[in-house]
Amino acid sequence: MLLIKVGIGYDVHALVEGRPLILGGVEIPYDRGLLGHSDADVLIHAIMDALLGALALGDIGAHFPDHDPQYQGISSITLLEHVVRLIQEKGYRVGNVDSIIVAQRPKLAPYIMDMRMNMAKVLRVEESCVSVKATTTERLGFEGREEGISSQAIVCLIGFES
Ligand SMILES: Nc1ccn([C@@H]2O[C@H](COP(=O)(O)O)[C@@H](O)[C@H]2O)c(=O)n1
Ligand SMILES: C[C@@]1(CO)OP(=O)(O)OP(=O)(O)OC[C@H]1O
Repeated sequence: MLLIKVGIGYDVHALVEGRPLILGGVEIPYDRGLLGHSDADVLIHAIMDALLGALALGDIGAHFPDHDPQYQGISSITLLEHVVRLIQEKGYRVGNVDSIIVAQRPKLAPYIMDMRMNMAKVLRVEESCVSVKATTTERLGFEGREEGISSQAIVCLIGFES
């Protein structure tokens, strides 16, 4: 029997000086970056929460506690590899991912393809199965004031049960 599961994810990180801006595993030239225990890749965090949520496996904080020194400064691509392994162990593979980054600045369009390629490799799917979009909030709210960046993701997992 073919099984379909869906999950959603949402994350926010504050924009601060003195940190690199990493989104979808791509380092984006900018005068500020996201604050976090890991590399604070808010896009990958939303996607990981969606993947875990689809199988009711909790959230990233439960799997990678933000007080555990082993995750300090860790690349979120490494964390995503772990989550994908977990999903495969449960008998599922990724069908597709759709996501959005909410950022007033910088302009992200030039980096979207690289983000999709990075994540598709780890998710073990074609790039056409990984969508990343960007929007401003027309200067409204915390993203609009450039205090932080948020991201939302939805995923579909495909599993087989005999
Ligand atoms: N940080 C961002 C935000 C948006 N974009 C691109 O610009 C388009 C227009 O954005 P609106 O918020 O005015 O709708 C959007 O569709 C994205 O393609 C971007 O590259 N980087
Ligand atoms: C990713 C983890 C890893 O310790 O830390 P942060 O980079 O602070 O990110 P957050 O979105 O707060 O999720 C918690 C943690 O799992």
